[in-house]
Amino acid sequence: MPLDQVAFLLDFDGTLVDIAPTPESVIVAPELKDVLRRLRDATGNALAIISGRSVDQIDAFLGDIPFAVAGEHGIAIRHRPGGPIQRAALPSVPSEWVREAQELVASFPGTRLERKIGGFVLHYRGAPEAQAELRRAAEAWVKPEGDKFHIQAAKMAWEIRPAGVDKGYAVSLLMEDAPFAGRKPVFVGDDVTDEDAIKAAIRLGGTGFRIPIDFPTPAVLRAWLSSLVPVGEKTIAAGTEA
Ligand SMILES: O=P(O)(O)OC[C@H]1O[C@H](O[C@H]2O[C@H](CO)[C@@H](O)[C@H](O)[C@H]2O)[C@H](O)[C@@H](O)[C@@H]1O
Repeated sequence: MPLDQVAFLLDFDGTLVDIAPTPESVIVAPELKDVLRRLRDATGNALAIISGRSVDQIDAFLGDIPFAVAGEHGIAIRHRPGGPIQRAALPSVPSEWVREAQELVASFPGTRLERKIGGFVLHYRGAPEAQAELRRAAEAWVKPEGDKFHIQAAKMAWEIRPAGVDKGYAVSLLMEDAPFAGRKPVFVGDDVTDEDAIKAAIRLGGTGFRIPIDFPTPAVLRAWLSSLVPVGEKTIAAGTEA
């Protein structure tokens, strides 16, 4: 794979890092930052993270390594290091839903609420028996609003977020500009939310991989990425386009 012709757009949870009991307990494998740094250098900066997490959370885990970051499933995008975070003009979920969600998780020990700017996640990894009840609550909020909000199926979680933007949108938008434009996008993800990004990457002439179909685990993916950029390999000057 000629690295001067591709752009890497990578999901975070379950793809670059293993799934952990809670969002905060994720461990960034010691070699991951080094591999991503080498990949960014070797591709002339064409490396982005496309996550359901906020841009700030990705920054906290990976610092300034990715050139671009799309957070909240594409709702928030920072196109370049130090650039502004552009937010899609979408409504936030009503505050009474958040209050009700707080009461709901309080009544199911082991569940938890993760707040995002536009919405929130109901996590049930610590209480799998709550899955159906949390789904019912999410539907009771979202369905009467028509197509304004979306229930995103996630790993042991339901995310309630504004509709209208997805990871496919993020891939398409990033691929319009340098250093991504003109390259073949390679997207790797592991979850339902990543399917839109895979479709977009293929539509744009690139490819999409999914864990565990194409790579059994994040560790195998990390090893593959590392093999593409052996230590000491000549790199392309930052900003160079294909
Ligand atoms: O798009 P991603 O980068 O894959 O992010 C998707 C969601 O990941 C996080 O939740 C998931 O991972 C947690 C840590 O491994 C796990 O505890 C949880 O059960 C998973 O659903 C994150 O908390 C969400 O905000 C992201 O949307």
